[in-house]
Amino acid sequence: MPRLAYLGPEGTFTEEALRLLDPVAERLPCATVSAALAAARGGEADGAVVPLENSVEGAITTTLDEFAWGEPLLIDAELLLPVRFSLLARPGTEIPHIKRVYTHPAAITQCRAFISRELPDAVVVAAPSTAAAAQEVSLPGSPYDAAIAARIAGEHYGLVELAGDVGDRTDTVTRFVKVARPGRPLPEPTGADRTTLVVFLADDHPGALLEMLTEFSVRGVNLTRIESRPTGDGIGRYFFHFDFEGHVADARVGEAIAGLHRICGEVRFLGSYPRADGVEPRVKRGTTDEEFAEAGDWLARIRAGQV
Ligand SMILES: O=C(O)C(=O)C[C@]1(C(=O)O)C=C[C@@H](O)C=C1
Repeated sequence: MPRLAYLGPEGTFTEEALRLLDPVAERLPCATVSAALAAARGGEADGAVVPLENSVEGAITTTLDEFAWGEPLLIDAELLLPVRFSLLARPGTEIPHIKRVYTHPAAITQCRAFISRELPDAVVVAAPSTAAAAQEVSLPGSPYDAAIAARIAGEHYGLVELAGDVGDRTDTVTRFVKVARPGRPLPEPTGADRTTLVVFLADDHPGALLEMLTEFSVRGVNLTRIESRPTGDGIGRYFFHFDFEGHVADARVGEAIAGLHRICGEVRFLGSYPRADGVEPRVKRGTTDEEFAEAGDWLARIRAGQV
């Protein structure tokens, strides 16, 4: 049975994602995303489940940065989880008496309208996770009056739901990924796959980003996410995160990645894995595996003088 680290404690959205990704795994709750990834890197766990992006808030930057630095990890699965937030408090608490709210920063952003409408005078404090907030609020003598977390976290920590669906939108989705140390075979191509890369530039020059994008464009590879993140080496120094359709076993994807490897400083491959939404790529004319193979054969023939 694999042991998977995750952002805990019990009752986080990440735990829900882990249970859906691997219902039989042993679960190792960690205090932060970084700690969960360190457990996977160090061998304390066989892998980890972490949030990567949210449909309202965008990228989870801690995860992006962790994937770019330190010991490499490979994504082998992803999951899209609808996230619904509740306002939770100790029994007997009433909304007008709430002065201090505790929750994860992602939840603060996603519940902004509710907080300013219903809790205009409350101080909202950032917690390590939504479930950590619920756990803290459940303690007698807690300095917080309420938490914003998943309803299930409230049930787990004995809180009552004062308001449900307090997110600004009811269709918010967080994308989670499962990662493991490299060394195992990649997931087989399914025809509806995604690949993730981190790319560092060799040097800063006009058109550097365009050159990278061209490697994808000319091979008909459709990007699904692009993000720039600071390298930390000074203002204006960035590296790039890419998600795109297809599997590294696909000729067009392999050729695009090899092209980036030729022109960039460093390309870190973060995995090819089945897409959670099952969407298959629209393959442009001239970019199927057969067409790449046929073009390779043709080139070999002309190189052999068989014109
Ligand atoms: O705090 C949690 O419950 C988490 O699993 C973290 C997290 C996040 O980092 O985005 C996951 C989903 C929600 O978007 C809010 C918080």
